[in-house]
Amino acid sequence: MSSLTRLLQEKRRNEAEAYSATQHSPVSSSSSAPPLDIERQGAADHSTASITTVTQVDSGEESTPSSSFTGGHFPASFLDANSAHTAVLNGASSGQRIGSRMTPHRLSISSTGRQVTSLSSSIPYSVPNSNKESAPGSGSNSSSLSSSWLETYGGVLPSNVSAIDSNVISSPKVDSVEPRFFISKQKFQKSSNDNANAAQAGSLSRSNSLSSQFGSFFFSKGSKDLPTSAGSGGSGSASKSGSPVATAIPKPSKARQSSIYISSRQPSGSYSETLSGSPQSTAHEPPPSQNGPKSRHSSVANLKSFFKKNSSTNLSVHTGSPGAMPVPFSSSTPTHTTFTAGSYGSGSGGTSAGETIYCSAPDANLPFYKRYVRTGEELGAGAGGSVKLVKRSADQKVFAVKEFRTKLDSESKRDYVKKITSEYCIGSTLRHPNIIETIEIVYENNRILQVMEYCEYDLFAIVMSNKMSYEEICCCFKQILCGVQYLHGLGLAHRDLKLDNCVINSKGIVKLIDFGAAVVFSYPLSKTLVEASGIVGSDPYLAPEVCIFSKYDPRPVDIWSVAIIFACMILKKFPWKIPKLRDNSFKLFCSGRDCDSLSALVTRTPDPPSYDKLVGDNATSPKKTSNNPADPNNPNIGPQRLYHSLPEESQHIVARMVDLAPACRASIEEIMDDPWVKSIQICKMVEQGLNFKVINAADHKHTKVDQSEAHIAGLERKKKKAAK
Ligand SMILES: Nc1ncnc2c1ncn2[C@@H]1O[C@H](COP(=O)(O)OP(=O)(O)OP(=O)(O)O)[C@@H](O)[C@H]1O
Repeated sequence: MSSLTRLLQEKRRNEAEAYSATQHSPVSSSSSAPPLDIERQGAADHSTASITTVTQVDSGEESTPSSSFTGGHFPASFLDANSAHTAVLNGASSGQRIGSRMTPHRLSISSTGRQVTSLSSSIPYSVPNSNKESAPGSGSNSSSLSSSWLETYGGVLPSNVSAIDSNVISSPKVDSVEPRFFISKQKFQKSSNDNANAAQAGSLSRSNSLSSQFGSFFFSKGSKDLPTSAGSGGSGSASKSGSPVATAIPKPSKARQSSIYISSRQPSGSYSETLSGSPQSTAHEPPPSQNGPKSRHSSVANLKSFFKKNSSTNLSVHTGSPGAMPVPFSSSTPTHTTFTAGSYGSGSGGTSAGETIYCSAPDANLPFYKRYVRTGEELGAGAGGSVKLVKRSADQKVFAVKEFRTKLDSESKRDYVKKITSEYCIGSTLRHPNIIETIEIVYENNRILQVMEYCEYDLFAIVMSNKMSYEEICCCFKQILCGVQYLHGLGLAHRDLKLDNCVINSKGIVKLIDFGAAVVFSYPLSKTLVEASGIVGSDPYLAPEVCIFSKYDPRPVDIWSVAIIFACMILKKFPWKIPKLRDNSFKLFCSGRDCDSLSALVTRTPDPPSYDKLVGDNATSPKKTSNNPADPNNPNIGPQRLYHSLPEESQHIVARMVDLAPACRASIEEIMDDPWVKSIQICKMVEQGLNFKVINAADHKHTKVDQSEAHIAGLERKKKKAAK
């Protein structure tokens, strides 16, 4: 670690002490704030007192109207502002009411084309150890990972990043958006692609992953028939190496070289994945001898071991090789390919032929359309594809089938395949009642289809029915937490948790869906945190650090999103549109904390143990660990702006879940240990022999809505009809 980093840490320690000292002295919001660039808000609807608020100067946009937390009323025209899957760029935000499906982001490159700093590198003890790696595929340069941002930038911050201790906050502007998952972002790719092509050689150096195997599988054989939106999109259209999706795709033990990537590979021994023009691209590149083994470990061996670990408990049976990774064989050009996973009693034993990877369905060698019949209308469509209802001919069982959208012209094959394999590998590997089960994945007639268990309702639709009881909300909240606990326990983070990505079956079991943005943050036998990168997720559910730092621990990001989901279920509103200071609601939430810099709030580290704590004095105020507001009685300013509108028993833990500082945010284990969370009765699936049985909680029943409005697509259809 360089002396500069040590200095920085020392400085932070001093700041922590100073901060701690201020907590013990009477707080005057006006005196605590530096005189310059501090906006005093005395608006009638905010506060009667003069409160220090955090300011932002980056945006010329108007502040969004403050959202009300008092009403909690159900908006009549909840889909009015619906802008589902519309790209939101340069910080423009979408609607604020829950009815407005919020915009997911996938981007990681700053306007200058430089990677901004890693959050964890700014926080000395937020990660398991100092050995931080960028998630494979994130495209970041490992040389930058263990250095602080000041170190990285030699004291000169990029224009879109504010200094940690600045009085004036400038949220990062991100002009260059990678449109991997968003059809509507296509237009933004054109210019960035040109730059990306130059960096492609570096960006594709980790092609020895399962995604490349699938890439080869999907593309190298029937490459004339690539499922592209406009035909082409050859290997030359690789995305930037700063690819935001850092999903670790499992690496088969006998990896076959992917022909489409071979030409792009770096010379052996080089593991750099740098973005052309990035500050790390050359200057900080350690010689291969230094970082090679580490990178190799992260990109290949760890991927292998990650899924190996899980295979013992989770992987379903590979044909002839229990627990082995599914390896796509590619002896001939397939027109029909099936990857089939076992299921909670949904599949039965059998063998497969041709390109089947592993199989539990007896008729998997038949074409998809002979085995399944489409029934009903579309369940939903998103950035990743459209989801339809099908019936399995063999037993009339209903499933949801996601047909992945075609590859965008502007999108690299690598990124496209990564998205699909990510969903497939995760979906087919994980086994938990609160995670959607993938039954099989089929490649047929240039379509990629993922067959999943079907859940009758979207949680979004149930929430919008406004019929949920408090106990029911708590049950859903805890079930989501159980799913997250399982994921985090495995070293995976979802990164796009939102109401839309939770479905619920008729028995009241909530399932997480859409693993297209998931990442591995920890590999078996390694204590190293693999940071995630990129602004990935949906605006109102995004944790603030995601918008500030290019690299971050993805676990607290999930925690933040679950807290927002809980708030949405209770309030029927989003607390804010986007966690940026130009959003007035978010700004008020950040305000009144004796600190005028969002960066400083986000990079705060846990307070050192105080004497009071050591002697077990419970009189120590919980304020110190939860972004203490200057005036805790003012419900409009500070963190209580959010949690005062929530049930009292939930306030403590929700406040910890929306701690602006990820290093201080409650972990999933801490949340599960919270007395209130522990006391929540949930509906659960328990194993009974080979099957699962649902045991419903006694204190509530789950809301059911008409199937015509049980899914987002149905709600949208209804809205359209009403508008006619
Ligand atoms: N297993 C399922 N059972 C029932 N409905 C489902 C299922 N999977 C998906 N859906 C419906 O389809 C919608 C879209 O699914 P999904 O989120 O996987 O697609 P996506 O294209 O990746 O969306 P996004 O834009 O959020 O990334 C969901 O919001 C839900 O309404």
